[in-house]
Amino acid sequence: MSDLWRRCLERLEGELSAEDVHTWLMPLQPREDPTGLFLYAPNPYSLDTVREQYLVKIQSIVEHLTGRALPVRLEVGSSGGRPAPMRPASATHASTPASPRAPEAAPEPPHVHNLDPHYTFETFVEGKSNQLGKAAAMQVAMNPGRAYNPLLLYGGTGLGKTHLMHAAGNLLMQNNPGAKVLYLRSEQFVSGMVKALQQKNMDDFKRRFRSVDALLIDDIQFFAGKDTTQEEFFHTFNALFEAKQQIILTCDRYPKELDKLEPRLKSRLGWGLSVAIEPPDFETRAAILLSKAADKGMEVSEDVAMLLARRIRSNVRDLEGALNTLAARANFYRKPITTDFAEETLRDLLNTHAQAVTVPNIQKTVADYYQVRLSDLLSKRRVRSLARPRQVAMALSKELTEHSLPEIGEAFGGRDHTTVLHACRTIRGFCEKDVRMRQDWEQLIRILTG
Ligand SMILES: Nc1ncnc2c1ncn2[C@@H]1O[C@H](COP(=O)(O)OP(=O)(O)OP(=O)(O)O)[C@@H](O)[C@H]1O
Repeated sequence: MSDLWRRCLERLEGELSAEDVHTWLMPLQPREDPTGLFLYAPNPYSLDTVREQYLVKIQSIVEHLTGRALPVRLEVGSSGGRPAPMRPASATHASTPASPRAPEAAPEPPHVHNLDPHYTFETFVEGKSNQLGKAAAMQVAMNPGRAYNPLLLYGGTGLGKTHLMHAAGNLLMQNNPGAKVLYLRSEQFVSGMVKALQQKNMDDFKRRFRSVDALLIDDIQFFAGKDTTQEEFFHTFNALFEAKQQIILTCDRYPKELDKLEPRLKSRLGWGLSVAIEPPDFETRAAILLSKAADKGMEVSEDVAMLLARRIRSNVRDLEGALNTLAARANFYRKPITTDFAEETLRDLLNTHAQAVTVPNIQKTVADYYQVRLSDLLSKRRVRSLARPRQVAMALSKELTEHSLPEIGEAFGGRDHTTVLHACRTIRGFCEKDVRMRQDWEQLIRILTG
């Protein structure tokens, strides 16, 4: 170690807590030459922290020790080509060492992150419906604990929330190979806690979750109504948040709308950024299909992709399921995947999707959802309590069926096509600025296509 840095560390030990020195300063690798003292941080996160919190102090100690203004430079990397660990094993929560140079603790068992390496940003197809979510997840991966904390992705099933969450975890680890990232489904958190309570080793449980650099929990709607879990998660959340460790969560709806979730937890969830992941539009569905097909080494033409994208609107998981079926059958019969082959092979599936989404079905579903009479929805009455559901039903008919504007107008008591167009624009505008409206819209799409 550079002698200058060793002496500098001794001074810092006298001025800072041993934990700070151990966590942030010991992992820096020094290199000294006549032009300055270079300190290599193991990752950008660590570099930012050192720059923000300790650089001024380090600089002044170096000046004091050398008697001149020797520049201190921070960079990510390592002085001898050996990557430094992100931080010493469990430094944040391990008992504080008496001296930073105390003998190393026994090695911890290898950390299991549970990330799926296939779920990356490269394999995620971006569209209007998920643009914001993807950008936020990338930001978080590049800037953990700092960009948005927590990041919460919410929306219907099979729309790519889990994929984005893994992609963020994978990128975070790619940038910080020593980072402790932990992904798990909320059920695993609950069952882990039940086991820990049974076996009376809650301390281990707490340590496991509070010692990570990034905690990713999928489908937190599962916490609803589970009071002890919520209590424990609340404290885990606080510990991670205070230590600026990243939290990423997913939920099947806007969490403020979750019943049986403690208000203080709901409020915490709103501290960072919540982003809705919406069902993909036609073009994105087709692009996802082509991308998945390419990943699987399948030859699928644009025509086939468009056929499936047009007929299967529910979610990406269903699209993928259809593609897998096609692949298996084509392989079995040794046939190329043409549109005829796809129509034939997926006839039942496509019919099921088509049947669910007819204009009368939409009208009835919307009437039930808003608790208005179907006859009122189709009537000429213009009171607001009817006009808005009617516009929603028209917009859904445009979104989910192949009918033209005049045909939809006709189905709504002989209205003009411009009325339908106006309804579509109005509802789209509402969805962009009104959370409640967006949730209604997504919920209805889920009911109709689920
Ligand atoms: N935009 C996308 N690009 C590529 N693949 C996608 C996209 N959106 C979803 N998928 C794929 O669809 C499948 C389902 O996605 P995922 O499991 O992430 O959904 P989810 O929103 O987490 O659903 P759930 O709430 O049911 O857990 C995955 O295989 C995922 O890779």
